[in-house]
Amino acid sequence: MTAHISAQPGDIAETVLMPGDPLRAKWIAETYLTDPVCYSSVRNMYGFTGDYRGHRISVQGSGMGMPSASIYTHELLAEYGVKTVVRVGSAGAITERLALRDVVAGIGAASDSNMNRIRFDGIVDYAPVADFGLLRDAVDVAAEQGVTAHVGQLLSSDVFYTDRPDMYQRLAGYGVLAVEMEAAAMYTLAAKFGARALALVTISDHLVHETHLSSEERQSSFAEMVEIALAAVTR
Ligand SMILES: O=P(O)(O)O[C@H]1O[C@H](CO)[C@@H](O)[C@H]1O
Ligand SMILES: O=c1cc[nH]c(=O)[nH]1
Repeated sequence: MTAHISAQPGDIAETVLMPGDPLRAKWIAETYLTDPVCYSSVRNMYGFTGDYRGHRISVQGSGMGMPSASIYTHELLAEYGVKTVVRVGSAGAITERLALRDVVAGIGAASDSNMNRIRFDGIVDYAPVADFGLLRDAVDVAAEQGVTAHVGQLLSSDVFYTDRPDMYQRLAGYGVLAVEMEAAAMYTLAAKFGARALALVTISDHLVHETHLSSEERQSSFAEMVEIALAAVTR
């Protein structure tokens, strides 16, 4: 047991899908896993382990933002022997190149967070990146499923309601596709612990068009992204 996860050693699979929303974790476990077992509900941040087509898979909510996601990612990697984490999140599109419900695979994650500035003493701007093999598998299985996985940079932000929409425009001009709140921390921790990480996100908000999905859709409708994640980690 850790401070935030009540699982016993061995309860969690080596591969973990990580949505921010714990109720999305429950939906994924109940929709895709055979015989899912809830190994932790500490703080209602659900974690489940079950079987997906002969592979043992866990799904763990990360909460919103890098401090919360870092706690769960750290405990999974440092204490439970997890080797692969795949974020299955929602995100806001900052470019006309994307539409609502598009799936984006984050090749890297820029950030406005201070976490890595603290980690590297403000001397180095660390570049958090996805695991290349996992990214390639996700893009390939998406194509096999008839879905385009857009590959590009994410912005992992500490802010959901921004006062600086002009910064989104500037970042879009430098190839950043969408804003979310966890990928940079997960990529950094995976590198620290020698694990593999990938952030897949579904566009739930189009910040250029000002269109949005409902909270129910964010919780229980991201089938394309989840199926890409499951196929990639079981390939
Ligand atoms: O839908 P999830 O996975 O939580 O991801 C996005 O949604 C939350 C904000 O609504 C943040 O956690 C952001 O990264
Ligand atoms: O961080 C996020 C996540 C979803 N939608 C947004 O606009 N921002």
